[in-house]
Amino acid sequence: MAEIINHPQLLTKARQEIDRVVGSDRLVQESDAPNLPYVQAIIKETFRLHPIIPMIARKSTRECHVNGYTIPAETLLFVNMWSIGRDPNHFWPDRFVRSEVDITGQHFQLLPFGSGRRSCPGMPLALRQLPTALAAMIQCFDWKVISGVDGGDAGLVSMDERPGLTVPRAHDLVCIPVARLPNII
Ligand code: HEM
Repeated sequence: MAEIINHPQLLTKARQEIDRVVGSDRLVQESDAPNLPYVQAIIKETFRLHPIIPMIARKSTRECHVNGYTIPAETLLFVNMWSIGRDPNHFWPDRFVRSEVDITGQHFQLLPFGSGRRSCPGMPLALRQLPTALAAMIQCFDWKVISGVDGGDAGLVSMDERPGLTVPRAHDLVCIPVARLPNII
């Protein structure tokens, strides 16, 4: 939400998609998700730049060799997903619109739910819920920024992060939802 509030042209593009697929007489629902590729691309781009869990941890059970490095047995390893997702570091969901990159753990450049047998068991639930929740917020409301409340510049919300297990925002996202579809809310 914060990224698309700061990039109104992306919000407009997602809203045009939702208005085209869903219309303005009913609320977006789970079954609409496969028909909302741009909303899905926003979610992927958010996972890339703002992974909820920034580091994936593993322990080597035996010595192994990767790219000329020797990793001894019993070594705690951290895969820094936050850092991998920072190049390039500008928010541009279109990069995922026709991309084959998937987020279920097969493509190692984007692992928001980890990978392998210890990957996130909540992934199917999250991937069902997220597109509908995000699309409903875009479909039903305009989002008005209150300048200066969260440390952001005029008209923008701050994107500062603070350290933590889940990369929390440094400032709460504070904005005013303005209803835009009186027929359904
Ligand atoms: C957007 C939502 C979510 C994201 C991005 C996320 C991400 C992750 C990541 C990166 C891991 C570590 C995976 C690994 O080490 O390979 C993980 C583990 C886990 N997640 Fe999630 N998660 C999400 C939602 C959920 C939900 C909704 C649930 C439960 C209903 C859940 C339950 C768990 C559990 C139990 C583990 C530990 C699995 C294990 O160690 O075997 N997660 N999650």
